[in-house]
Amino acid sequence: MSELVAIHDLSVSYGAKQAVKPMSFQLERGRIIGLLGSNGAGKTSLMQAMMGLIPFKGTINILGFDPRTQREAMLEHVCYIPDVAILPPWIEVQQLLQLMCGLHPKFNRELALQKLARTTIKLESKVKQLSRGMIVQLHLAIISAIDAKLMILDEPTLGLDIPARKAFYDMLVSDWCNEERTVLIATHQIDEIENLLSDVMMIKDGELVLHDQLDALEDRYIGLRYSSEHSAAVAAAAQLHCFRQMGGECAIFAAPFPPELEQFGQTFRVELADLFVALSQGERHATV
Ligand SMILES: Nc1ncnc2c1ncn2[C@@H]1O[C@H](COP(=O)(O)OP(=O)(O)OP(=O)(O)O)[C@@H](O)[C@H]1O
Repeated sequence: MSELVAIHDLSVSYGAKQAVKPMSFQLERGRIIGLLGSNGAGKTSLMQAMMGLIPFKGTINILGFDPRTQREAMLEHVCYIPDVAILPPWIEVQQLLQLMCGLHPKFNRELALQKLARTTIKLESKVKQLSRGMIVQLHLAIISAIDAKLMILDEPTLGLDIPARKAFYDMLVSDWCNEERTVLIATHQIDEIENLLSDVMMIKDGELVLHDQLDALEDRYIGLRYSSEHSAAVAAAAQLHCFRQMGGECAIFAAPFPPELEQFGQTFRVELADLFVALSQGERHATV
């Protein structure tokens, strides 16, 4: 089996609310996947189901393990971090390392110590005595010392400032990711992670509306920048989304691009953030 994760007909409900609607997908090894979706779209529910933390329907197979019945064995290869920006403020760094030894069977304390030795963090310091940047370094030292095959991060940089967020992702890619390991990151900060991602998944109201390699999006979606006198002609075509930008009005189309519209403006490569707005607002939802 080349894929790391195989999900078939997965759904999650809380009473009458179906938070994850039936979806099937696979994740390959060596990928960095962004999981995008508006508030309440179902990202956390999907991740928690994958970790076997909440009841679900359908099947989930992670490295050959079923999270419902083989959770403990699965967790030797999988690491789930709901919010790395929150560590108990009272805990000392050395106590945290000790705690990690008990929490994750593949945590390598020596490796974490080596990573920490490259920073100014002292083992006897409490988390509350560290700056935000240092806390990020501590997180990364811990994460990179976990020899897992799949890392699931839910809003990992919430509460961090921009340089700390950038440092987190730079270190994640250089210290942890390799061609055997896959990381799934749920975030709202699309612009900041777009350049790291190999794949993107988007969830809207519990539905998987997009799952593709980032490179493939360029061929699948096309933007058109046009002047307002052509608004009616563009609106009549089946665009996903219209918006205003400096220099004119824009529309996003799913390929193939209607050739008759080429005369009205200039086509452009669609940014992930614009595509996110287009897909999360629904088909042909004009905002101009
Ligand atoms: N324990 C729960 N009980 C009832 N409903 C829940 C529960 N957890 C989540 N939900 C509902 O399920 C839906 C999906 O929530 P979920 O937390 O998975 O979304 P999310 O995409 O992670 O959102 P956010 O980006 O705001 O964290 C929401 O409508 C939410 O209100």
